[in-house]
Amino acid sequence: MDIQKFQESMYSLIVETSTNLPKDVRRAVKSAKQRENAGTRSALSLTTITNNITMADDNVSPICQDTGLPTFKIKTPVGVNQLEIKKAIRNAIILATKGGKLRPNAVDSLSGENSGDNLGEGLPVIKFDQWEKDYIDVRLILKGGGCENKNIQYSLPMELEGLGKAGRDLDGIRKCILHSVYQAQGQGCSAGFIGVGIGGDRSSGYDLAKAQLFRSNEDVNPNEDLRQLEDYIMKTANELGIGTMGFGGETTLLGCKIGVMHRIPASFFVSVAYNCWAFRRLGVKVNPETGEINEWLYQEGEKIDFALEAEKAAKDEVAAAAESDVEASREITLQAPITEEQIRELKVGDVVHINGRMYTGRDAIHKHLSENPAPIDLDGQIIYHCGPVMLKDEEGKWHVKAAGPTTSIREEPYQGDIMKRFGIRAVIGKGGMGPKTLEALSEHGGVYLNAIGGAAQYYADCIKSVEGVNFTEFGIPEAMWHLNVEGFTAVVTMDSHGNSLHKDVQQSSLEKLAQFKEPVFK
Ligand SMILES: O=C(O)C[C@H](O)C(=O)O
Ligand code: SF4
Repeated sequence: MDIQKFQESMYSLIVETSTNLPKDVRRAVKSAKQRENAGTRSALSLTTITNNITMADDNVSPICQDTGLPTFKIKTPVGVNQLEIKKAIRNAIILATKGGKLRPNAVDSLSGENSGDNLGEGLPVIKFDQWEKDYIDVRLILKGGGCENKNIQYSLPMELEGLGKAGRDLDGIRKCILHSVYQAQGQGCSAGFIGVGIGGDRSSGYDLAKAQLFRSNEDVNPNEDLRQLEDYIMKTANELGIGTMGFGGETTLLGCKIGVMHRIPASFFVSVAYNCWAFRRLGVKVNPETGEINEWLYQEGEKIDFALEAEKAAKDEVAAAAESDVEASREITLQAPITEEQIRELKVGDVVHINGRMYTGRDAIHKHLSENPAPIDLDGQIIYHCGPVMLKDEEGKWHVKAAGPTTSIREEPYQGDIMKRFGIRAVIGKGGMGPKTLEALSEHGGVYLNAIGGAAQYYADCIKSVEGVNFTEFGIPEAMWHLNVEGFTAVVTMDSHGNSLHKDVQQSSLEKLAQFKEPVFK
């Protein structure tokens, strides 16, 4: 095989997967948008999402800054050298990382050191199979960490919150899957896609669940029971009212694919792999002699161009919003340093536009600040839970290539204390935070702002300059970047008066979940 050509093919596959959302996923996002009422938070969030998809197309830049854990599934004809393929993929990964198409995401689990090139022990994941066909089939999924953290595995029989007993039968499986969507709330950047694996053991069950994510979102399950279950879950999960980013709304789930395998008598696992709306998976058929791509997979049907859609919809949306009974949100502009008085003015539902300075800080920084002084004065400042994709130019200046929010709940143990200790007035992230932070927001005068998860191009565009950085030793995503922004828009979802949209949506979705307690499948 021409291995240089094969490496180029793998590079194209990586770049396309990271920057260009597949057709079936675009169609699912479009239909979600059509279901939401104009003017609601969910509809506005979906507009940001579809604008972001277009920007990623235009900039050939990552749709989401978290380019995930690259997982390749490869089928080769007998006789193809798999070692050569592995090497070519690793080289392509290095190049894609250098070019800002992938974020350096490989972290030493013990030392915390980022390898900087996406290679590491066990990374990227490359799984091989042989087959009788005469071409190489390579599929790639870039699944981010926020949605990966919302995967869940059930061991039947068990008792489920809201749904009661789940037994070792189709109806017990039904309950597990519904519960999996409920427990994800908005934290995996809903609306999501789920792959479900029934049976196996703990590891093969999850493998089966993830394999479902390689099915086209529009295929029909050949197993009649599972076909019915998939349809039921799609309909019912969308009645939970979790909505885009967990803001409430009509669409919570964009796809559900279920697979089954045998199990051993004592075990009955239902494993669910949750994927965010930024569902980046593609595939190619490669000629084993030339190394060239013969065909791209997942290319059936219409490709939605959201730029055209936006033009068509703009007028209708304005008219519909004017007519709709949805109350327009208050819009407020903030610039740090922010006073306690300004913060106490803010209420859940307000839309905030930020100009001026913000500082990124995620997992490593929160732990560090909980034990050490801050490297800069954070009094009145804004912390952005974000691990961006950054590139340095020849003059040594940093540029932001992608910069959406990360899941905030991981900082729950630290956030309140850090805000109080350093005088931080606002944190921006996604998915919301818990009771400890909510209490600290009241006590101290702070606010939680929810940005749209995955909208990494949209937010990168709001960042006008990078003014400094601390803690580069934590790696690019974990460093504290000093950003100057203009028109950075987010929604107040937790305020200083004890209100939390996340708490409310969790409560109301649990009540809705409980309505599906009665058996459906015999
Ligand atoms: O690591 C990130 O940037 C985001 C992550 O995918 C998340 O959803 O929290
Ligand atoms: S930030 Fe959201 S969209 Fe991006 S990888 Fe994480 S879960 Fe997916």
